[in-house]
Amino acid sequence: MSNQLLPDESEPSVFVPSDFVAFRFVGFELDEATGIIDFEFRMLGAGSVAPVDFVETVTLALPQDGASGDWVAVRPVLPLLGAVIGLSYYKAAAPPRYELDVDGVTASAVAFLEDALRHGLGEFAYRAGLPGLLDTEIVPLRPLAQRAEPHDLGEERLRRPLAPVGGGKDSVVTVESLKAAGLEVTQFSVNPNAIMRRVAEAAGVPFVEARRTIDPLLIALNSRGARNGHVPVTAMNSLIAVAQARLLGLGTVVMSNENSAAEPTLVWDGLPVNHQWSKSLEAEVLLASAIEAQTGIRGGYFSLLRPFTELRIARKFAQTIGYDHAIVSCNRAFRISGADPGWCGECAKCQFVFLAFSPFMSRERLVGIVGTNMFENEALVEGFRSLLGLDAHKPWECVGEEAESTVAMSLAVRSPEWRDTAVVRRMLELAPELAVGDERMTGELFETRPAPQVPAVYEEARRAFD
Ligand SMILES: CC(=O)N[C@H]1[C@@H](OP(=O)(O)OP(=O)(O)OC[C@H]2O[C@@H](n3ccc(=O)[nH]c3=O)[C@H](O)[C@@H]2O)O[C@H](CO)[C@@H](O)[C@@H]1O[C@H](C)C(=O)N[C@@H](C)C(=O)N[C@@H](CCC(=O)O)C(=O)O
Ligand SMILES: Nc1ncnc2c1ncn2[C@@H]1O[C@H](COP(=O)(O)OP(=O)(O)OP(=O)(O)O)[C@@H](O)[C@H]1O
Repeated sequence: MSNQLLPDESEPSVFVPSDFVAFRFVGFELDEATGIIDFEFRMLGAGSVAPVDFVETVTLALPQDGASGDWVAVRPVLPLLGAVIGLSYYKAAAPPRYELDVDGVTASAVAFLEDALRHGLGEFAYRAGLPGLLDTEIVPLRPLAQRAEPHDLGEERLRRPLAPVGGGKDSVVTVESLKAAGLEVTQFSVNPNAIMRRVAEAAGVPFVEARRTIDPLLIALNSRGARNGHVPVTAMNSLIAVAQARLLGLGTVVMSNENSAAEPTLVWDGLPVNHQWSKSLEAEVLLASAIEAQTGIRGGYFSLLRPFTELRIARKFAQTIGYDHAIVSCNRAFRISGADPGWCGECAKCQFVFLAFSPFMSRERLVGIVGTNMFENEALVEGFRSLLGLDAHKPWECVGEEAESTVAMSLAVRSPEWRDTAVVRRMLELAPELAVGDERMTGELFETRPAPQVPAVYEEARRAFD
């Protein structure tokens, strides 16, 4: 164990979640000269149990020309950003109260936090067996702020979007569509690794990097009894992107969240539980509304890929040139430790992306991207079964709709490129109806689905899609 992980005397050597009665977002400190923002949180114990304090640091990129950046525009984003990144620390004990002890929080921000907790931590609650978490009370300790006066970004800023880059296929498609519409795109990542930098370089447009540092105490407490599980990380990255765009005087934050992200992983006592909740349309609408209430900016946040399924995005990616060597969609490659640098070729996300690309790529190209022919690995049959919904529920991963996997597998079954592979042959044995295909279902997956209206310049970028 490194010295860094040795417990400090003020840190609990054992962490007992039931000892804690409330979690509090205590405040934030901002250093405009360095771009560093410290968000402070406190877990409050019952009776004589000592509180546990956490600090998460977010470092925004300063303007390259030496100017100080528009911190006045950033400030209203920070109470909402802090409340949402606080969920990582809240989950350590998941107490029944989440208190907000900061100024500048609007009712819309509280509403977003309520949903981010109930749905964004839904997977965590389900897997930890904590139905009570879903009734956690959000308690603002200070008077709520008025909504900011609404205003548009203006044509000039709309033409200078900030596009977050995740290292996979989706954000590539967004960046290429924005470029095709003649927009001046700036790419952006939080804690970029070598993959994200490589993808950004392949795009050939500017790239801005922000950092977030999880309090090492949280990681240490994970092995001392703290609860752990999935968090709505896209909402966190989205709000860091909004703060970054405001600081640099850029326009809309244009995400790459697909329509398919809305499909729940399962239903728990009537409540949909979705691993990808913070990528869903519901989350986008609520977050855009909270951002507008905090900052006044209309149209400051949306997803360009909202009308499209994963299959349609995969087809679009297949039309790009120059990214095959760069992208990695496997989530294991994005651990904070950075231990896994490429496609693992075995997890549910790799399986889904391999399947989604297979109708649109030659065997040589797809194996070149992923590094292995996953359809020849019989150990993966069970995984493909669950993607198609032939199991209890689809995996806890960022995978497309069961209908998309079914259509892609049905196309593979009928394709000379893939039909002779071990997995595809076995899938046909398990589900003989795959040999027929469902034209209506296939057609529907390539249709443009309803999505919130976006400014005309972005409608043009969406049209660049086909
Ligand atoms: C890379 C990954 O999938 N991580 C998930 C994994 O965490 P793991 O322990 O294997 O490694 P780290 O990611 O390095 O995290 C170390 C610990 O840090 C804590 N933590 C991390 C980030 C954060 O925002 N809050 C945190 O509290 C946590 O205690 C970690 O154990 O398993 C975790 C538990 O289930 C997941 O929470 C980790 O997921 C990351 C937050 C993550 O970045 N995941 C994305 C790749 C992801 O799932 N993206 C989804 C979007 C889902 C959404 O609704 O936003 C997607 O691509 O669709
Ligand atoms: N580290 C990050 N910093 C900023 N934005 C991110 C980061 N990771 C993911 N995102 C953004 O979050 C959204 C969801 O990420 P997701 O992983 O689905 O996309 P992707 O990496 O582009 O594609 P793929 O689905 O192939 O992995 C995208 O808009 C993506 O750009």
